[in-house]
Amino acid sequence: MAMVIEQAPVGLEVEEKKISCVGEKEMVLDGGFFKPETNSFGHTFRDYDAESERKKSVEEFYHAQHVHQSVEFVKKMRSEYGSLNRVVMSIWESCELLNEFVDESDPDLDEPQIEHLLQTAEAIRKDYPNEDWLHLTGLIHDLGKVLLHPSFGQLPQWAVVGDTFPVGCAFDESNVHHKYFEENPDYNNPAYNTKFGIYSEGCGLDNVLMSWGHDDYMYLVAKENKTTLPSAALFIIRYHSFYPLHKSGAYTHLMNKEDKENLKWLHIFNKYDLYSKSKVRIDVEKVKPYYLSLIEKYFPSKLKW
Ligand SMILES: O[C@H]1[C@H](O)[C@@H](O)[C@H](O)[C@@H](O)[C@H]1O
Ligand SMILES: [Fe+2]
Ligand SMILES: [Fe+2]
Repeated sequence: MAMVIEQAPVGLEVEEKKISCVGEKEMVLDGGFFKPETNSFGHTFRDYDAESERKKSVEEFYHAQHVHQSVEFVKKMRSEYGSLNRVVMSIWESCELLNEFVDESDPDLDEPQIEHLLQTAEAIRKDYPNEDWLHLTGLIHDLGKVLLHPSFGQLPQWAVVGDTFPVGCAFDESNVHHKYFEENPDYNNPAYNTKFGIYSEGCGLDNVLMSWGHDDYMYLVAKENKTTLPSAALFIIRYHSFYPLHKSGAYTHLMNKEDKENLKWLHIFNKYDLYSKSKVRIDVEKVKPYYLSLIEKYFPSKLKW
């Protein structure tokens, strides 16, 4: 099914993309969504070099992240957190837990995280009213940031947020602040510093160790608690911070066929994740009943975290 996109107002960008969706129908995506030109600070989005009040702290964040995220660290975290034996709580409770945190890696946002979750979900809902799974994906995609909370071991920001990348193979140049990888213990390890490293062509992202953070953690939580969300939703949650792949097209040699299908949805999702960041507050109480009904549809009432 093709849809005609009405003429866009001058100066605004409309992308027209035809892709098949989970129910196998075809539709034109992204019509009607207008990208704002600048973030709340008046800069273009994801500009890590722009002089702004957040530039220095964001760069320091990436320095620490690139130094510490190694194969050994990732393996340790995956096994420690994979047992999900820390907390039992509902999805909504975890949204509330995020209230107090501001993401130090983010040059575009200094609002508490719950605002960002609702802004993302509501922006998707406006453009894709029938894809309720994608609304819920918007709401939960960053919930893994609960790792910052004391009841989750209060991990440092570099172990929770920021863009992600594979470990165990060479760090691609498209990673932001790439130079700091030189201080990573894997940087000079010949087993890990070639294009493929420990992986092989088309091995599938599921077999790739990603830097540890909120993406992989929330993926584990959703999967182990047996969500009924479609695989595209799990893929979005797991790789939404993998900008080197979905923005720069790096590391595609590690993808398999299913990854390529799911990537189409991630491209759509990313626009809402990134460009809905603003100072416009959402009335939480007003939208809460809708999201509670989606949570009930796709998740058990209490989850293991
Ligand atoms: O600063 C942001 C933020 O931490 C997001 O939650 C993450 O998904 C992005 O990839 C990252 O760059
Ligand atoms: Fe995120
Ligand atoms: Fe996000």
